[in-house]
Amino acid sequence: MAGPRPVVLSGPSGAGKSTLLKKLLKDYEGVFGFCVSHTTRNPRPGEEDGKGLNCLPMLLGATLLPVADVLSSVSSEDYHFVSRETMQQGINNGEFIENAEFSGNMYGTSKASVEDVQAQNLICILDVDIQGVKNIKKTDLNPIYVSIQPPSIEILEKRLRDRQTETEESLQKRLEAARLDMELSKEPGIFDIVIINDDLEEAYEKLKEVLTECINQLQEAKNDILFYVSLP
Ligand SMILES: Nc1nc2c(ncn2[C@@H]2O[C@H](COP(=O)(O)OP(=O)(O)O)[C@@H](O)[C@H]2O)c(=O)[nH]1
Ligand SMILES: Nc1ncnc2c1ncn2[C@@H]1O[C@H](COP(=O)(O)OP(=O)(O)O)[C@@H](O)[C@H]1O
Repeated sequence: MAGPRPVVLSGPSGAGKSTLLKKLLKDYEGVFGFCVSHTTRNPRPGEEDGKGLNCLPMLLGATLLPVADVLSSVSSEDYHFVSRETMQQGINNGEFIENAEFSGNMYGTSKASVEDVQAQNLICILDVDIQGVKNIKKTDLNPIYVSIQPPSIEILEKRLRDRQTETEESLQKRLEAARLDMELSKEPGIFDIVIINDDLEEAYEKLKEVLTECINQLQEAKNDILFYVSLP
């Protein structure tokens, strides 16, 4: 696929991926773009359903909102929340790069979601579980693979409980998946880098360090374009 090299963030549920990602997207607006996945799980309070840039003309037409308002409304999408039937249909139609079952729900990365980000010449960031990592390795996406890990399973459990988003059943499923994820992340060759998210600021600094080269490359490419565009 065309565009700058994507970044895959993976790691146990509750490790801090979304927290780090949101910081990165805020600090590097115009550099990174989030790939909005599909899921069959229910939205949490405050989560935004992905309207997707594919719907932009429709949104503009239907609401007659100024373009800036529409763009800001699509910038904080969490997921495309869909039914199992819709998701399965999309998978059957070959619309997904990868998909997986996690904690009783389906999740997947659509080709359109990646292309939406890449078409804006942004570095596409994907947040996927370990099955997603394995499946993406079979594609031609060629991303940088970053694993975000908690300092320990006990701390992970505390963070998940404090987040207050899970039922006891879903929490136990997440902890079970986390044990496997924590083991697999130690295997050489799966991830380019494993970051332990103990102190949030330190973890964020490490993440930025890993991504420095691709951030600089993208910014240089954008500066070149600006230079040529501004030539008389
Ligand atoms: N394979 C795959 N995993 C995904 C996708 N989107 C999210 N996930 C993973 O699904 C798991 C559960 O995500 P979520 O329900 O948002 O819970 P949270 O990670 O605890 O906030 C996490 O490990 C995510 O990385 C996707 O498109 N594909
Ligand atoms: N370094 C950290 N120290 C303490 N709490 C953290 C840290 N990183 C994240 N958290 C908190 O842990 C919880 C899980 O983080 P989150 O970003 O939702 O994880 P994930 O997206 O990997 O599921 C959130 O409530 C978040 O505020």
